[in-house]
Amino acid sequence: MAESDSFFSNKSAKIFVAGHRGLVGSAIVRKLQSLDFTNIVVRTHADLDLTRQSDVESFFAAEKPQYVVLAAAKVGGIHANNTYPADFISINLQIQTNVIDSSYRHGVKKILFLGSSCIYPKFAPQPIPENALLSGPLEPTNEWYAVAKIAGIKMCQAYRIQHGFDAISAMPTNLYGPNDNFHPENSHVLPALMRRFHKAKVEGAKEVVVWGTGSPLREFLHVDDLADAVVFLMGNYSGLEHVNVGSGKEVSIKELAELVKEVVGFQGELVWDTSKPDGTPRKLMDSSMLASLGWNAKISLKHGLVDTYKWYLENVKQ
Ligand SMILES: NC(=O)C1=CN([C@@H]2O[C@H](COP(=O)(O)OP(=O)(O)OC[C@H]3O[C@@H](n4cnc5c(N)ncnc54)[C@H](OP(=O)(O)O)[C@@H]3O)[C@@H](O)[C@H]2O)C=CC1
Ligand SMILES: C[C@H]1O[C@H](OP(=O)(O)OP(=O)(O)OC[C@H]2O[C@@H](n3cnc4c(=O)[nH]c(N)nc43)[C@H](O)[C@@H]2O)[C@@H](O)[C@@H](O)C1=O
Repeated sequence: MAESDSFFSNKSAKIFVAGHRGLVGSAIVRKLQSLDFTNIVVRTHADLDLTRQSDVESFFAAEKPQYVVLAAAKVGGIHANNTYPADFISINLQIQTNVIDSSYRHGVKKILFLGSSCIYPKFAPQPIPENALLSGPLEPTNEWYAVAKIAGIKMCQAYRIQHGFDAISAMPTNLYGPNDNFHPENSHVLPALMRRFHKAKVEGAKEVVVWGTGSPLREFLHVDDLADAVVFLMGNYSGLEHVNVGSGKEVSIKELAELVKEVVGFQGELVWDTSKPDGTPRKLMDSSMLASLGWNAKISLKHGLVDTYKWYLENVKQ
């Protein structure tokens, strides 16, 4: 635990947050800044393409970060995952292989790799414990992304076993919050519905189309809670096992749609497009391992939705 303790004790340690303009990376930077960390290193995608192995090597050789949080990835909702399988498997394998390997080679003290709850089998036991990994077939709409993320977990474990490298993995449930991707097709359900309900309200539309049957169950976590958990793990966990990060609360997509509708203030009807895939029927994580370490989520879905809609109105071009 001594090395982990030093994460919080040295606020001038150099920390590379990869993917700092995304939903997760931006929240992690905000969290680190709020804790007075002063030496956060970032690069935009345009400045450093993490799929380019020699560029990543040169960056680590020049910057020599002491800690790395890997929040850069090819990310998207059910439609994007299903439509661009080659991108989701190849870009993610490249980014994580380059960053994890360069971190080890250039003396990084600790790295945290971010996976996702989609690593688990489609019909995993609920709530899903960490040891459900590789116990059954994956959900077909996101198996390419899941295989890349599983390889990331295994790479962290392999480097810890062979080299004693302090590489840990966190598996968040479905996230939302400021700096989310609000693309109409490629985003996740929550930002997609927020945008669609808002547009319908502004245009006075009578109906909003929602994908699938509405019956799938999902667990949502505000990204500020996730960032808090990531920083907590950097300071308090150095184990082989990946760690689930969830809120412990699940809602059906129908309940979520009703809640987003209420927060946005749309008055019309919901229409279900059942030609669109439902994906995994249920995906509730068992986050008791993280709870036993001393961390729990704090932000309720209702509060988080109100906060995110406020951010959307102030920051996203309507
Ligand atoms: N969003 C969610 O619901 C969940 C996310 N996660 C995990 O959290 C992590 C972050 O996701 P999230 O913040 O949502 O994703 P975002 O798409 O919001 O952010 C990803 C970031 O990675 C950057 N990036 C992508 N490709 C490259 C590249 N080749 N080189 C350099 N930078 C690159 C992007 O930059 P640019 O936009 O310029 O390409 C962007 O800043 C991922 O590992 C994801 O699997 C896990 C569970 C749920
Ligand atoms: C985080 C996680 O995210 C993805 O998995 P997912 O949980 O299925 O995520 P999703 O947010 O896209 O959908 C959730 C549910 O919602 C329904 N749904 C309704 N209406 C819209 C809609 O308008 N857009 C979207 N995207 N979904 C909609 C949709 O049909 C589905 O039933 C994976 O990429 C996976 O790789 C991953 O890690």
